[in-house]
Amino acid sequence: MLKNKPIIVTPGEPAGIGPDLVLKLAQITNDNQLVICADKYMLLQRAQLLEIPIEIIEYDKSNQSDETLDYTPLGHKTRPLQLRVLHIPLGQNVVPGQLSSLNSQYVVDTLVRATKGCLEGEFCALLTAPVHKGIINDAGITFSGHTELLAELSGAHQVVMVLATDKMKVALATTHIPLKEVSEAITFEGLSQVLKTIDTELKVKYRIKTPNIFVCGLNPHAGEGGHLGREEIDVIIPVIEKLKSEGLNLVGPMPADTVFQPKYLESADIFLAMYHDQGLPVLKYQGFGEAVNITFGLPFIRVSVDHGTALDLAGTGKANEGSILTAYNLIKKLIAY
Ligand SMILES: NC(=O)C1=CN([C@@H]2O[C@H](COP(=O)(O)OP(=O)(O)OC[C@H]3O[C@@H](n4cnc5c(N)ncnc54)[C@H](O)[C@@H]3O)[C@@H](O)[C@H]2O)C=CC1
Ligand SMILES: NCC(=O)COP(=O)(O)O
Repeated sequence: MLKNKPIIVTPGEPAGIGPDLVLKLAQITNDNQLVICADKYMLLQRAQLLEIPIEIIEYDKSNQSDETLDYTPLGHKTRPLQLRVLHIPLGQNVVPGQLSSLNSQYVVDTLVRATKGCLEGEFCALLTAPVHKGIINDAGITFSGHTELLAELSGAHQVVMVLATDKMKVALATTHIPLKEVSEAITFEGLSQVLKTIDTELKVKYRIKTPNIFVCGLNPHAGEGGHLGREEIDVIIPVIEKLKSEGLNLVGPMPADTVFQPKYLESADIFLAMYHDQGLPVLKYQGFGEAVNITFGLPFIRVSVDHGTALDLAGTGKANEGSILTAYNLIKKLIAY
């Protein structure tokens, strides 16, 4: 059964807090369903820095029962934490907090390997820690984010980035593109697919019978009847009308400055923001550190943290593990369905 397969975890940027959080997650949950897709020596170094005694068990796809003990720290009286690791070699030794473009290909390699395993049924879900989009591009690799890479690798027709807390969910109509390109990216076909994907995934993943989706406008006051922009009249309203006629439960376009208020929060299952910084600041203000990032529309489960690489905290032990724990708990819930 797929739900009994390993959960593959990618620590992301090795100079960031991803490795710290993955180690904390393993320590807190002690869940042998977790397999970490990363450089084993980097994990050992970070564990030593954080004073978490670990023992690496090398993950072997072909013979999982014949796991070999790779390392046992000396001098520990209590049993060290056993960590199953799918080893992917780094490009260069890591100094926490210091990015190196020599490790960018490594970061992408971990994601490609983990995704391949999810697509082939080797793993039941993917839990990702943050990557640094800038340093990957600095290495000459075109990269917008996990969401876009995973969509490409899996051939998914339409994916949607959704950030969620226990109080609210915010989906994005566009993801990692410059603000000046947003208007052009909101098309009748694209927006229709985004809304259909959200509707389907809320039914499948969250068991909501008729999802109530609040759609933000793009312009101030949702365009003020066309006086502050025409995207609502030309695209957003026609899409909403068409999909409502097909049975979707949509409200909008709502002015984005007033839609995130308690009375709408009560009835909305999700808000669709037109761009990254229209919706995410609200959600992060409400629940930073307890939110997750879940990709709708992939052929497998992928959940991530709500924050970035926090280079300032890498290796210090001060990174808050709330979001990665929430992501882990959501995966456990989703695979149990
Ligand atoms: N899922 C992903 O892979 C994501 C990656 N990023 C990447 O992260 C990089 C840095 O982004 P920033 O905008 O600086 O955001 P950031 O989230 O890394 O940091 C913003 C602030 O929040 C703090 N912070 C973040 N996570 C924390 C945690 N777990 N515990 C305590 N404090 C925490 C940081 O110390 C910093 O003060 C960017 O290159 C971006 O591409 C950003 C968001 C998500
Ligand atoms: N702000 C969310 C974010 O940037 C995460 O993107 P992704 O790497 O999960 O696509």
